[in-house]
Amino acid sequence: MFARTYVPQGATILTEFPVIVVPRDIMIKEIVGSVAGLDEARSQGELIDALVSCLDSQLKKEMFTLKDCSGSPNATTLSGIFSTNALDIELKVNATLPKSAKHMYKALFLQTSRCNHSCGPNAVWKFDSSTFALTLVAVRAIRPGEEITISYINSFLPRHLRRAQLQSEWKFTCHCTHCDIPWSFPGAIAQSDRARHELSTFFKKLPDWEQWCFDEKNEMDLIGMHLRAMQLREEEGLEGFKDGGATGHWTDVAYMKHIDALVMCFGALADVQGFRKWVNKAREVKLAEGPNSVSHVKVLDSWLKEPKKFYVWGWKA
Ligand SMILES: C[S@@+](CC[C@H](N)C(=O)[O-])C[C@H]1O[C@@H](n2cnc3c(N)ncnc32)[C@H](O)[C@@H]1O
Repeated sequence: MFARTYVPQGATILTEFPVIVVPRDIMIKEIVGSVAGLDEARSQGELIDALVSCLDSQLKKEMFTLKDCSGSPNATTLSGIFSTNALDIELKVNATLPKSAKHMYKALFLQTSRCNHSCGPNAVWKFDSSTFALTLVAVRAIRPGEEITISYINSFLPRHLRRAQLQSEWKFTCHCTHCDIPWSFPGAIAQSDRARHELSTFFKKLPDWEQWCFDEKNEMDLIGMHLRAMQLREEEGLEGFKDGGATGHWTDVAYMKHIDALVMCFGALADVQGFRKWVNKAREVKLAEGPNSVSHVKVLDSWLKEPKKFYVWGWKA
């Protein structure tokens, strides 16, 4: 999938509904079934066939144009298409399913299935079970003509483990810009692996904001820690992730948490210039998010106008 126009950071790229949703437990049974030669594999295939037969012919046609990496290229099957492209979603249902399987489903989305993987993706997806819709959001600005990518895996893993997982589950060798690091730069892979590990535990190791605020000896460089982590995130393309690899709603992801923390720090220091810089950054991203962020943007505007009204203004000045 490629961008036709400029997409600002934080903007919604698309919203779509799933065409097929299946309890994930059935997918697990398929794997067990095919190993043990049991009937589950067939029943999973039959279930997908039955569900697809309910789709209208246009949707069926579109589904058949999706990639199947499960077997040989000449043997595309509906269950192969499903397992290659379906995403894990969570639904809060009151079914009498085993506890482990209760909320987890596999869902097929026709447009998002077109996104290739990158270990530093420029988009993240989020499924909202209350609206039953997936939204794909740009985690950094995307230029016209640029490929729109998502991550299929935990991108905080070191390169060799990421590549092994992509090879085993999707049968491809990843050639994203973060994997194809030029060999002319010795140590580049180890450096990237270290950066990813550091980012995966950043918030767990971070001192409390209050601790920093009331640290009279000024020994903690909280601002420096956030700025360094932001830079590492940008270098590694990990703006769209929470700690530990999970993607989440764009407003929960670490990049936004860094911006919020910098607003808090510069506000507490009563540093008008730094405060305005980071409030403006937060405002830019919030504006790109669209109409749902109007009330948040209004709050940011009020702080820009009167920084002294910010709730922790000058606490560390
Ligand atoms: C969900 S599909 C993605 C869309 C697919 N490229 C298409 O044209 O419909 C997953 C498949 O795309 C290819 N693919 C995705 N990301 C890739 C990457 N980073 N490097 C190489 N191939 C990739 C692999 O063949 C993989 O099995």
